Parts: sequence; structure tokens; C-alpha cells
Amino acid sequence: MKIGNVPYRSVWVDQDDGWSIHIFDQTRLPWNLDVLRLTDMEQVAHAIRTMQVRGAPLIGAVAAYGLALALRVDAADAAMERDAALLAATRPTAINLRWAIERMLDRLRPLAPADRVAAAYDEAGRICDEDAAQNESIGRHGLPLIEEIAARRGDGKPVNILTHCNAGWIATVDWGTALAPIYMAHDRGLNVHVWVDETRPRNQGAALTAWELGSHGVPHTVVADNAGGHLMQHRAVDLVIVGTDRVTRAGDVANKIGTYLKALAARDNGVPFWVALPSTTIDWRVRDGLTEIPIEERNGDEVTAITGRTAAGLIETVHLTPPGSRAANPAFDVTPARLVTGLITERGCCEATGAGLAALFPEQAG
Ligand SMILES: CSC[C@@H](O)[C@@H](O)C(=O)COP(=O)(O)O
Repeated sequence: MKIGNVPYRSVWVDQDDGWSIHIFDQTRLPWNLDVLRLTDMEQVAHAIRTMQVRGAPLIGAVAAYGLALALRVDAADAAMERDAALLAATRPTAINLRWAIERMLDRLRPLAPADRVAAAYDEAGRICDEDAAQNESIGRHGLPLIEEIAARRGDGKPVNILTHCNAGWIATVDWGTALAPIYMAHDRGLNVHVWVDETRPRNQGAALTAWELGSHGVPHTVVADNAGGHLMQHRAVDLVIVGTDRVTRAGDVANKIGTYLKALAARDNGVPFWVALPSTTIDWRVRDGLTEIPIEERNGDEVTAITGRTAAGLIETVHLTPPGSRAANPAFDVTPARLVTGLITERGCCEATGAGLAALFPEQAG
């Protein structure tokens, strides 16, 4: 996607700068567009843990490059396995991270150590190219959902889409998942408007989704997370589209905390609730999302404090709660498949069921 008129991906390699890895520091957006240069595996692990990079597909891609950086230091078997395990453990819920590391190891294990660095950069590059292509394809398959609503209504008024967290291009290598159909609809001249859940506690909606949509000229309104049910009751939402960090083989969906409540409100109000994902987000090894997906528990400080920019232009964190109040911070929840209208994948749309997924991905369903 473009920033100004310049096309960017959310991760890239600079061969002229020692094959370093470059990302946007997402903890500084929307106030500052800072590029981080990562030159060793520890920096990559830190960037993922602290959410300088985030979003399921993007952390997989960046971790893949992290392994390439690690192999430059030591490409022997034992070091490679140790560093791969360290990177895979940086965040627990998004399956793309484990998927990317396993794919890297499948390519690298048969090679001699001397050949591994070049192969690792090559494989990480392939992961990035494929992610960008898959997300573009998700956009093409999701677009008709928006077109149908616009055509059915026929009044030219905006199609109102609610989204949660950030599943845009900055959360992937390019295009995004939930936002890809929205970008395509907007680019084709459809009248779309996005309700952006602020997404406490880290405000990925207010900070990142609003920044992305604004940069692309897509009309949007940020709302408090608790507003979604009210908006749906008053027919102000035509469609919900969210991303996901892990989908089970039966169609349960783990995504940013609060997604489940939006799905409940959507069901109660007859609003279609769609989930957009590349197949790299499907965990074919698990069936029951509620019991089998590890939910990341993050520091309570993210709940008791909030970061923003002051009128003087300083980025500051202020405290919201009385000293001594404890906070719990589960970062994801699981929406049962029965509440999901359907899944938008790079191969098309399907029901959120084992049969639906298996029909689209027979070679992986087994
Ligand atoms: C295309 S990204 C899909 C998900 O990763 C996204 O919705 C999400 O929940 C991100 O969580 P985060 O904790 O910000 O990494």
C-alpha cells in the first residue's frame, strides 16, 4: 500500500545495508512513522514481544527473517533449532508465527550450514510475497460481499462495515485481511464507511486502523469498543469483517479480545459476521478453539495506563486507575464457529465449518 505516493510493504530487506530487516514501529503510530532497522535475532524477538511489529501474518514473516539473521551468527543444527524455538515462543496465540518457523526449518534442515543463510533469506522473501498475494486475493473474494449489500440497497448510501483491532496492511506484509475487501471496494468507487473499534487496551483500531484508512482516504469513524451493539441495534452496521490469529479446523476463530462480544451482538441483530484470513492462519492440528488455543495474557499495565500524544507533541503514557488496583489482560478471545457467518480466504469464501474449510483446502485438511 502507499504512504503518500510511495508504495511500501510492512517489512523489507535492505541488501545494501548489510541485509538488515526494516519494519515500521507500530508502537509509535499514528503519531510518528518511524522505521526500525533490525540487525540481529534479539532485536527481532524484542520487536515481536513488544508489538513494534504485530498482526498474525506479519509476525510470522518478520520471525522468518529473524531466523535468517540468527543463522548469520551460527548456522549449525543446534543453534538453528534453539533460535527457531526462541522466535516461535515470542507470542503464543497467532499460529502464523509457528507456521512460518516450521516452514523455514523444513527448507533449512536438509541443507549444509554454509548454505542456510542465503536459503533463509530466500524462503522468508517467499513467505512475504505469498502473504501479499494471498491478502490481495482475500480482497477480491471479499469484495462481492460489499458489492451485494450496495446493490441490494441501491440508494447509494454508504455500506457500513464494522471492524475490530487492526487487520490491515500494517498487520500483514501487504493489503491486510479484513481491510483488503474494504480497500478494493473503496478503490472501485463504492461508498463505504468503516466503524473502527478503538480496541482497548492497546488501541490498535484507534491508532492503526484509523491511520491506515485515513491515509487511503476511506471514510471511517472510531468508536469505543462498547458501542458496537448499540450501532447494530440501530441498523447502522451492514456487515462486520474482522481478522484472526488462529482458526481451528472446525472454524472457531481466535482474534483480539472483544471480537466474541461483537459476534454475539451481530448474531442478535442479524448482522453478517465475516472473518478474513490467509490459510496460514488455519491451525489444522486443533479443533476446539476454547480449550486448545493458548490465549496470550499480557501485562496489566496495558489496561491501567494509556499512551497518547500531548498537545505539545510529546508521546506520553498516563495512568487510569488508582494505585493498587490490579488488572487482568487476556489479549484474545475465541468466537465459536456457530457465530461466524463465513470465512474469506485466498481461495474463496466458505462456511466456518470443518467441511467448509476442507472443501477449500483439501490437501491440508487431510
Ligand atoms: C491480519 S491480522 C489479524 C489479527 O492478527 C488481528 O486482528 C489481531 O488480533 C492482532 O492482534 P495483535 O495483538 O495486535 O497482534
